Amino acid sequence: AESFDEVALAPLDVIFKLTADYKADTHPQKVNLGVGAYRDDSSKPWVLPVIKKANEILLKDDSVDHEYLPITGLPEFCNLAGPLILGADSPAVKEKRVVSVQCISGTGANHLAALFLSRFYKFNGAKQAFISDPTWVNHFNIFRNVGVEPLTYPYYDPKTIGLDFDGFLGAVKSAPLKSVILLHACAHNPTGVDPTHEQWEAIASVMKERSHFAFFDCAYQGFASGDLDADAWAVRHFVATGIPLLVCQSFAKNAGLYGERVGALHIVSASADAAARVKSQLAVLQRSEISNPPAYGARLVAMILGQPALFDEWKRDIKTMSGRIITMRKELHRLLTHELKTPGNWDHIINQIGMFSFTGLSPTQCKALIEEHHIYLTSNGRISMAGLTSHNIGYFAKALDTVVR
Ligand SMILES: Cc1ncc(COP(=O)(O)O)c(CN[C@](O)(C(=O)O)[C@@H](O)C(=O)O)c1O
Repeated sequence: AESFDEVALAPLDVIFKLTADYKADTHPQKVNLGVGAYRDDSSKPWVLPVIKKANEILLKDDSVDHEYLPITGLPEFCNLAGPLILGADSPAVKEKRVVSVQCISGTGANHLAALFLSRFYKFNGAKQAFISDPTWVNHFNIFRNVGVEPLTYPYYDPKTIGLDFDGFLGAVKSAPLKSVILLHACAHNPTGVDPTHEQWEAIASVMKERSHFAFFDCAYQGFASGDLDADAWAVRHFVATGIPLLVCQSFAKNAGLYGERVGALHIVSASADAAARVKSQLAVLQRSEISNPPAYGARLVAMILGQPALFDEWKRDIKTMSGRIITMRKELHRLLTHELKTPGNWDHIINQIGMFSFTGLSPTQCKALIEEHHIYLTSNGRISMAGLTSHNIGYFAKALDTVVR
């Protein structure tokens, strides 16, 4: 038989299918609450003013060429991206125990991290990693692709539409010693529910006790609270507690560089010597897959991180985005609670943080929103708050009220 004629038809990716369905929909009031991508109040993608400025500077700089980057990426980008999440005064950074590799955005960092662990982590038995239930849909394939079995730990309590802290902590306690545990650094996707500092401290002490490895995924630094340092609190607490860890970092959302694929992987090692050996092995893996990462986006981020005036402007732009999302949360909560008097409690809409809200809607109700109201969201009830604007939020609230009644 001809080669490949036995290849099975793969299922379409949920998030990308939703975007395609939305684009194909001709309904004048269609609303896209699917992909976690920021939109301004006119439902348009937002090129951050600071990125526009950095881009103009870059295009005028004729010392910029199109040569290969080093395998592990643009050095000034890597040297600035690490302290951004780990802290400018991070002991791990100062002691040169951090290995930073530029990756193909957050997905590339997750992949390279999972691949590295599958090759070099001393699993205590089975090659497995614990990821939250629910989590970013792509986490399952990322780990399976490298031969690490993704198991889930309880994270969400449908009764409170909040954190199932007891379930989460219990799973961390009962996981085999030295388990790899994936943690969302801030703005949990899809629930928008993050542990409190006290809860993070309890999780960290159990993870320390059981010698677990923390696999942090950070795709929304700055989006949760509007403050870069506040959103890095959990990562920095775990480093300070001496828990072995890595951080996957994405600049897709907080710098609006989605399609430029700007990200990094930071692995904290026990010593500078170990870090050098870890870096050498990451370079071998990266070389065989992408050889070296794309330069354009990394140059932009290196500029906004490295030049104080641009860094300050970037922080203002982040506050603009997180501020608009918080305004949408408050307005949606007001409409449902005070205007429409929609049955049920909607406080989670304002208690949750970051890009997403976990509405608590059932798959059937989600289906009705799509088919009858042309409002696109994932069947787990997640909505991207950035898809809401002052022009469509009334229509959405009314539609939600209709499907809930
Ligand atoms: C927790 C998490 N980690 C990593 C990524 C990867 O992001 P990137 O590779 O673009 O840097 C996302 C993006 N997730 C989505 O916002 C989402 O869940 O809608 C969307 O971009 C996606 O790829 O699914 C994410 O939510």
